[in-house]
This record gives sequence, structure tokens and C-alpha cells, in this order.
Amino acid sequence: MELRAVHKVYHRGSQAVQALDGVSIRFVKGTFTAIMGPSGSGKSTLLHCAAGLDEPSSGQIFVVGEEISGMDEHRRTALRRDRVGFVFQAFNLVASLTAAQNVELPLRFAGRRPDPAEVIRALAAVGLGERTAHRPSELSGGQQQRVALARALITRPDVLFADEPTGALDTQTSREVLALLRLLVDQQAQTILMVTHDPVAASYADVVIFLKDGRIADRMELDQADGSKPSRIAAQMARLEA
Ligand SMILES: Nc1ncnc2c1ncn2[C@@H]1O[C@H](COP(=O)(O)OP(=O)(O)OP(=O)(O)O)[C@@H](O)[C@H]1O
Repeated sequence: MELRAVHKVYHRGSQAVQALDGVSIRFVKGTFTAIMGPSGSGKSTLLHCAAGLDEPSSGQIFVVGEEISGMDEHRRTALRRDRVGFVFQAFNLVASLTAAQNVELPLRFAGRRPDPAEVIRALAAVGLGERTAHRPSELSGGQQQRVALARALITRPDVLFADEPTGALDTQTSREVLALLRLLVDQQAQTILMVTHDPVAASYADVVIFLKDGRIADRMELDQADGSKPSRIAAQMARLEA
């Protein structure tokens, strides 16, 4: 996936807000990228534009070689459905449906009849093979986020987008979800793009991109064996916020 000179301007009354100011970046297949930056630096805007949820004001965006900027809404919707997966801070599960029925939804939206074995495999892959008939209210926060993850991955997306995926979870549960994301990258070469405020969450990534005022202010390559990653990331964030 690649962004080339992406600008995004929001208009609020007579005021123009430059949310992205010429962002160019490539995300390599099978890598885990964390996007950090002070509040208002453009993180969510970058994620939404990259995922085809929002359109850039100018610049180009490519997903697996296909340019999504300039696509009409119909094609963009199809691309979102077939090529990308999402997990958000709020798990966004349908309360009246079981875990398995929630995971089936993207297949049903795509007009496919879900194969029960495929759905069980997806839930088992996130450690919930025994919980397929539970409704969201019968699951813990971490389990609900894992159902959301299984739902995002059932279509085998080229890119998984995660917007503060551990923002609503306690420390221990966050670690479990992050370890699962790391495993997806290491074992299945899943490409992940994650926005986070948490240096510990970002430390699970291969690369951290720091945004400031809509621009890429820095990039940090991480060595998974390095135990000082969270403090290095936190120090860089403190410098950007100063
Ligand atoms: N729909 C919108 N209309 C007008 N301005 C917007 C809109 N969405 C974002 N903005 C503005 O664009 C800038 C970037 O916002 P964005 O949400 O991308 O930042 P962020 O880094 O994700 O922030 P946070 O960490 O607080 O979630 C901010 O100044 C924000 O107020």
C-alpha cells in the first residue's frame, strides 16, 4: 500500500484545516506499522484515507497496486469489502448476534454463503473456538475485540486497519490482543496499520511513523528483541508534543 503526496483539507465554516499536508509513504506487505503523533496530528485521517473510508483532497493512494484515490464510491465500497479489514476501539459487534454470526457478516455482505467450518476456524485462530455461540454481552472486552478481529480477517484482507484497537482494554487484555496482531504478521504475513497513543502498543510494530501537523515527522524501525522500545517511543512522542 502506498500514499503519494496525500493532502486532506477539512472545511469548517470559513476555516480550512490541513489534516494531512503532503504525506508520502509505502507500507510493505507483511509488516506491522504503528502510527503515532499528538492529538490532531492527522492519524485517523491518514488511516481513513488509506482505507478508502475518506477521500484525500489531492494525492494518490494505492492498495495492492490499485489506485483507490479517484475511484467512485461504488468501487471504493467493493474494495473496502474485499481488500481491507477494520478493527476499532469500540468493538462494533452486533449485540443480538452470536460471535459466529458477527464473524459471518462480512461474507454475507459480500453475497457469500458462510461456511460454518471457516467461521469456526476464524474464531479458533483468535482463541475463541469454544465461544462461537456467545453473544457480545456474554464475552469480556478482550474476547469481544478478538471476535471483531476474526470478523475483520474472515475475508482475508490485504491490509488490516486498526484504530486504537486496545484503547478500551485493560493492560493485560491489551497485551493479549497485541500479541495476536504480532502473530498474524509473523505467521501469516498480514499487513497491519495501527493508530495508537500507547507506546507499549506501538512497540509491537516493526515500524513507528510519527505524525505532526499532518506531516511525517519521524520514522522509527523497531527490533522486536529490544526491550527498551516503549521508552524510546515515549521519548520521541514527548519530543513531538513539546
Ligand atoms: N470531519 C472533520 N471536519 C473538520 N475537521 C476535521 C474532521 N476530521 C478531522 N478534522 C481535523 O483534522 C485534524 C486531524 O484530525 P485527526 O482526527 O486525523 O487527528 P488525530 O491525530 O487522529 O487526533 P486524535 O489523536 O485526537 O484522535 C484535526 O485538526 C481535526 O480537528
